[in-house]
Amino acid sequence: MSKETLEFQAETRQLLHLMVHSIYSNKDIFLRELISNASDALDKMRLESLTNKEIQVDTSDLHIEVEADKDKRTLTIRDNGIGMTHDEVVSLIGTIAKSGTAEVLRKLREASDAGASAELIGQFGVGFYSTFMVADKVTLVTRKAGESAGTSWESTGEGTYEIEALDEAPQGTSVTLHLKPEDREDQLFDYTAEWKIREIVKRYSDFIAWPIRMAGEDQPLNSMKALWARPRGEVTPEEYHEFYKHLSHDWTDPLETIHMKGEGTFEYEALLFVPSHAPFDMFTRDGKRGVQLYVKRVFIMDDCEALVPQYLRFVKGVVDAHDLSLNISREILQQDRQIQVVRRRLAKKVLSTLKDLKAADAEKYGTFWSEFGRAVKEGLIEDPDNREQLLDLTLLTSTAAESTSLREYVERMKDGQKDIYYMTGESRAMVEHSPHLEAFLAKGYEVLILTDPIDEVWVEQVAEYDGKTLQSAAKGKVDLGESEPPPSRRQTSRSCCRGSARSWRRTSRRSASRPG
Ligand SMILES: Nc1ncnc2c1ncn2[C@@H]1O[C@H](COP(=O)(O)OP(=O)(O)OP(=O)(O)O)[C@@H](O)[C@H]1O
Repeated sequence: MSKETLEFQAETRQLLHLMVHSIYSNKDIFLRELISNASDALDKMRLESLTNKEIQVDTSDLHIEVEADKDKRTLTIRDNGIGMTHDEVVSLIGTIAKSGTAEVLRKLREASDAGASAELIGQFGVGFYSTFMVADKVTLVTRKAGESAGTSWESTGEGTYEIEALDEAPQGTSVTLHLKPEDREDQLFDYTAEWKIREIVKRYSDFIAWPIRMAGEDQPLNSMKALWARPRGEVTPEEYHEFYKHLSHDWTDPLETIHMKGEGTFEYEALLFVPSHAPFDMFTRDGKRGVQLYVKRVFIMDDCEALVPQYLRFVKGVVDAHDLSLNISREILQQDRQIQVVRRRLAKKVLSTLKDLKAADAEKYGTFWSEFGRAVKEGLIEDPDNREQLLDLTLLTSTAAESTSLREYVERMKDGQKDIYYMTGESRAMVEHSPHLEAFLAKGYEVLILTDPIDEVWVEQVAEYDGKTLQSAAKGKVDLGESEPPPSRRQTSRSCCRGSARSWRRTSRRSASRPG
């Protein structure tokens, strides 16, 4: 096959433009992204060699190599991992498969200053493309394990890339950055300096499980210690944060870190993170869910759904289970009783951590709730075992408070008030204009205002809190010591609620039916 020039997908082009014109001040992170990709490729290589007896690959020295050429001003990151086929290079490197890309781009266009755009791009995480912050040309050469031909890919990040089949190439992937000339004089951006490379690797990639070496040197730059296997007291917050970023491709620190160990018949270590913002695809069908599964330090799979309930899909992390087969399939994991026990324990631990956060730092908890509250409400429906805990985590608005917990509502209840009153609707304004509300306000009762489509569904299932019935202010017989509002008005308010419940059910059905 001869050399072909292909165009980047439109969305990729726009993101690349942002990278080339570097809006992100911390350029060093490009190296973290490349090392992260190389490390994933080595994980996949090891798993393949352990589970596929056909494959003939020397895996005795899986590693990452960094080579700097001061004169040519290039930096190369090499791995002997799984590599990519020609088609994989086109689909993985030429396109951004992330759902929510269009949304990020729209927000980026609206963002008024560079700081806001940098923040957004950091949340989105652009992996490989971050190389264009420091390079004006990037060359990638790769050969997939088990294949004889290789592929080279080259681009200046300006709209097109060249791709070419190679008769020969070393197995694995190398990425060469042709560093921007304008950074030549700036020591801060001298990515050909060994001290600089050492510093970045130490800071961002120390825990990578594979040796990262400077070309021609034997001694790895990183300590290679799996973070989750180290005693909690020995790991610094910075180390946890860098590990989270490696894992999630998020550029911002996590909100909470949970490091735990399960002992007894089924041993495991878990290192989980609650991110500080919701992923863009949290409510879409192809949104990812689950944590990484390792078996005694060997990476087995990404997005292991069996380990976290659907409503906690925003939790990121690693679970290293000691007694599982390396060949374990997703289907078997779903049914495994031990895994179900681990999943329950992890869910409980996440919920108790959130409870502690709520008690300790209302502001931080408020951030959590505004990002993930909608997902947590799904738990009220999905996870009856933890319902009490989940109800205590729930924040709602009411006629008396912008944000209130059910506990606080109960504490404010008037003498003689037996039930918790709520009203659902499409918006606060709609609920406030409801004639039903007037009677409650006139009596001095506080009414919860529920405007999330999902609220319609959970209030019906939950039925009570702290022994008090959740009672709709618009439905049924509420004894306020006077006659009920006329039926025609009641009708109006009900129909406004039904639409929203239907729309939530539609979305949730869609996400539940996502393939494999
Ligand atoms: N060194 C490598 N070896 C093998 N495959 C690679 C390598 N680098 C990248 N890839 C493939 O290209 C894909 C895209 O990489 P990129 O860094 O853009 O995104 P990502 O690693 O999936 O991160 P994100 O979650 O931010 O999208 C990777 O998921 C991987 O499949």
